[in-house]
Amino acid sequence: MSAVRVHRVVEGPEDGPVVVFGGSLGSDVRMWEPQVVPLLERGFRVIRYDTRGHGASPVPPGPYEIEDLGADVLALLDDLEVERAHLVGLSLGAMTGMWLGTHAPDRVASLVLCCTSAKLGPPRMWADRARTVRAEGTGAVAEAGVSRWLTPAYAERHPDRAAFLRSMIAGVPAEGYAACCGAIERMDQLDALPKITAPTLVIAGAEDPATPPEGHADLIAAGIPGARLEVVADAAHLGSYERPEEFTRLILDHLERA
Ligand SMILES: O=C(O)CC1=CCC(=O)O1
Repeated sequence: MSAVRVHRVVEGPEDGPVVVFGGSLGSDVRMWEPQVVPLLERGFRVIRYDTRGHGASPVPPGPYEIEDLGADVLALLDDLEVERAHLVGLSLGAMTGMWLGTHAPDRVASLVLCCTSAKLGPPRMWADRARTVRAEGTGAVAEAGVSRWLTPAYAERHPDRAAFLRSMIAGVPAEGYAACCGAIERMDQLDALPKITAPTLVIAGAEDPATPPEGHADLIAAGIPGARLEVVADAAHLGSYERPEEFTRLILDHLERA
């Protein structure tokens, strides 16, 4: 499939080092709002994009593969005349980042891989979820999605933010969400990790029920030469949103060293 022109929000100085943010399944560019101002204050050019099938990006008919999502980011970089960028991804956005790290190393200045996995099963779970979404819409998976994104304590303390994230998931087009489930179902990047040469930081949420540190972040960090692993306490799957200070500090520290 050819690349699509993804929706993007570009902020910051034209001559600043470029950081591209790619989000989770079920999210849109708003999930990165906690990170934007701190990065702009440090002089970065911040580019956020909606994954195909999400937010304001086009929704081509499925199936999608991770390589399609990677090709969309390469087209985004070409379009904006960016030769090399730091890539910060969470979950599906980081799966796309790993693919770019192995297939387009010249375009990747560094990688930050948050709350993600190089192989995320079981396949049947993804097929079942895609079927549910195609039959009933994304509203049918929004509550369960937020229960993976936030720790119960945070959701209880911030019902307004939990409701905002529920509406974010429910706003994703059903075909886009379902086709991305298929891409995750078929993805296996474990054997390719040693090919990544970009300086890489892996961040996991200690309470992440979707991609727990054990068996996911630890395998990525072990597979990528020189990668560093940080586990953030009291963070579930959408760790950058639930623990913005900790995630942003780690991200900035990595970007400024890379
Ligand atoms: O919704 C989930 O199960 C968590 C998740 C897996 C890949 C992704 O982007 O989000």
